[in-house]
Amino acid sequence: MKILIAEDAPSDRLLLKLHLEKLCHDVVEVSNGEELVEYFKSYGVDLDLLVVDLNMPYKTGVEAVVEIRELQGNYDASWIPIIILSGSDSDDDIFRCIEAGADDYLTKPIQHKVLAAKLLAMMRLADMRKRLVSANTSLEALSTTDYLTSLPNRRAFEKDLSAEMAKSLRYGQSLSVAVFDIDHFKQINDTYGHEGGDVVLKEIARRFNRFKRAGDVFGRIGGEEFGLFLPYTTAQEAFTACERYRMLLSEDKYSYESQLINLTVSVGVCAYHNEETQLELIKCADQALYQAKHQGRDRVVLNCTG
Ligand SMILES: Nc1nc2c(ncn2[C@@H]2O[C@H](COP(=O)(O)OP(=O)(O)OP(=O)(O)O)[C@@H](O)[C@H]2O)c(=O)[nH]1
Repeated sequence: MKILIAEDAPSDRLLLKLHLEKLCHDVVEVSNGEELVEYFKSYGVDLDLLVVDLNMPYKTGVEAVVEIRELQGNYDASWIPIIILSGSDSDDDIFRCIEAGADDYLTKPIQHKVLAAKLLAMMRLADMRKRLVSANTSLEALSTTDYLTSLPNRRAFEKDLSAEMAKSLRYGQSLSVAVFDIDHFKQINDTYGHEGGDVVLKEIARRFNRFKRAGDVFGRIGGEEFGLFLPYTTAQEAFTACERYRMLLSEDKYSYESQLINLTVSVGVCAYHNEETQLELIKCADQALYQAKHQGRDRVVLNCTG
């Protein structure tokens, strides 16, 4: 482990350092509470454990621990265990330190065997914490990603669009939204089976992602429906971009089980006018999509009334 010792007494610090190095740990040292917090701010992510003296100049161990725990936040991946060292074995001191955010308390003079045992426990704690954070990150990714296409799912798409609408409102930048619907998808399912339909959905998502302009965000918002928002893009520019997506899809036929499938999409586009709700904005693009289907499919329609 990489361990930071915060101890103002040079002899205690040296003894502790030698002992930890004997146990094959990497040791860095600071000599007061202020330095401890500063070191943690700059290099905290590289550390595995803090061993902190209770009584130190500038900031006590407790004050430093409180600051460090505040910096980390509750679910921050940079969380690491903290052991407090003190000459006092008063119940009040022990309680105060643990309450402040320390995980263990050792009285001086330090019994080396006891310290080694505590280090083992702290390693276990840090390891469990890391695994929990990593599991949470995976769960978060799963809950925002469409399992079939790996695009953002409807929930994530709407969340990201909300943030983009807020930015557009605040900075007066243009923003447009489009809804893409695959044409005659039922026929594809009927011909190639549901599995074949799934493969086609994946292929379309892959192509959209490949053609995608930086900043544009695609999401799968329904069975065979994709949403797209285009930041910094006016209605006319969004129309042109969607026309490009449409053509790139239809011009390159897709081969599935040695048969060429003609893939086309109908698209409805609408610009955000900084007054409508997200529901109204998507409805505006949906109305244009309806017209695109009505006019014969494989086309982009811009809703100018939105
Ligand atoms: N394979 C597959 N099919 C899906 C999925 N989600 C929805 N569908 C199918 O998509 C088809 C959509 O059919 P319709 O709404 O009739 O539309 P369409 O055949 O594309 O016709 P138009 O939109 O009018 O061009 C339905 O048959 C759904 O079962 C999916 O995840 N996988």
